[in-house]
Amino acid sequence: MIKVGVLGARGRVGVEVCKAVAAADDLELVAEVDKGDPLDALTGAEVVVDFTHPAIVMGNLEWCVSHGIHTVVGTTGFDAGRLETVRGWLAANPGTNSLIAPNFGIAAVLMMHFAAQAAKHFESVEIVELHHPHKADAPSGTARRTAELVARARREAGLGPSPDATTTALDGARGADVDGVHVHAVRLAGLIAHQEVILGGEGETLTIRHDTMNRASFTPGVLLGVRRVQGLDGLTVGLERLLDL
Ligand SMILES: NC(=O)C1=CN([C@@H]2O[C@H](COP(=O)(O)OP(=O)(O)OC[C@H]3O[C@@H](n4cnc5c(N)ncnc54)[C@H](OP(=O)(O)O)[C@@H]3O)[C@@H](O)[C@H]2O)C=CC1
Ligand SMILES: O=C(O)C1=N[C@H](C(=O)O)C[C@H](O)C1
Repeated sequence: MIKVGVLGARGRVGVEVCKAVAAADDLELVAEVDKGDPLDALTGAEVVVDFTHPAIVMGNLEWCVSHGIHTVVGTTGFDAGRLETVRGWLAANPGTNSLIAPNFGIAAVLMMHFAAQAAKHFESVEIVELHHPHKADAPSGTARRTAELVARARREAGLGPSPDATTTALDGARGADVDGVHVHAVRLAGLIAHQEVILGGEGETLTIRHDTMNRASFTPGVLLGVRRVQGLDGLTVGLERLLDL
């Protein structure tokens, strides 16, 4: 049995993670921690899952790593600087590992993978992500990661920037520039989490779309991470490393 603690346990995703952990025969839910609860409640956990908020996840991670607890992190807001900081904490606590993934949905991971594969074949690419209006960060962690993977694939293929003759625009009209890829963020009641990667070339376009229908969809990926994190080495970014992609 792996002893699992959940941070953000009363949140939209945390509730689903708690249910999935409690239902798994090989996992034991030993702590459900949310805002206002002491982190000490996590002391008995071997693995902690974090779905909280970009503003507080770093403090949670530092506490877990310094207590030798492996972490599976879905909370977004990680840039290169934050990842480097986490690497430093893990290096100071050998044998403690962390899996940080902007999306634990298997289909979402495949969407990112297919987008990176397609990127080298098209002159143009832009990303549109669409989420519920309670989301704190824009663009989404998934969109940022997709843009980075697409940009790397384009660089490796020797492609330059996507063509764009815009010389005058309202602020934000062309979206955010992530590694040279334009990313547009929609926030709309009724949505959960969705993304389109639109690729264009001579006379044709390809749209790769992913839709999240409910938040239980994240739990198979989270449980995979919980089961595998102890066997990883330091920091792993992205669930794709566990999916043989
Ligand atoms: N990687 C992935 O697959 C996915 C990632 N996410 C990301 O996960 C994060 C959480 O998303 P979501 O569940 O929708 O958000 P919610 O706001 O529904 O849940 C976050 C929970 O964390 C609680 N919280 C706030 N501060 C603390 C604290 N200091 N200690 C413990 N708990 C705290 C919140 O309490 P309160 O509401 O009182 O502030 C809330 O209950 C976001 O960054 C989101 O982008 C979401 C879906 C999938
Ligand atoms: O906040 C959300 O809801 C989600 N956040 C993650 C992100 O920022 O990519 C994953 C998914 O899109 C849902």
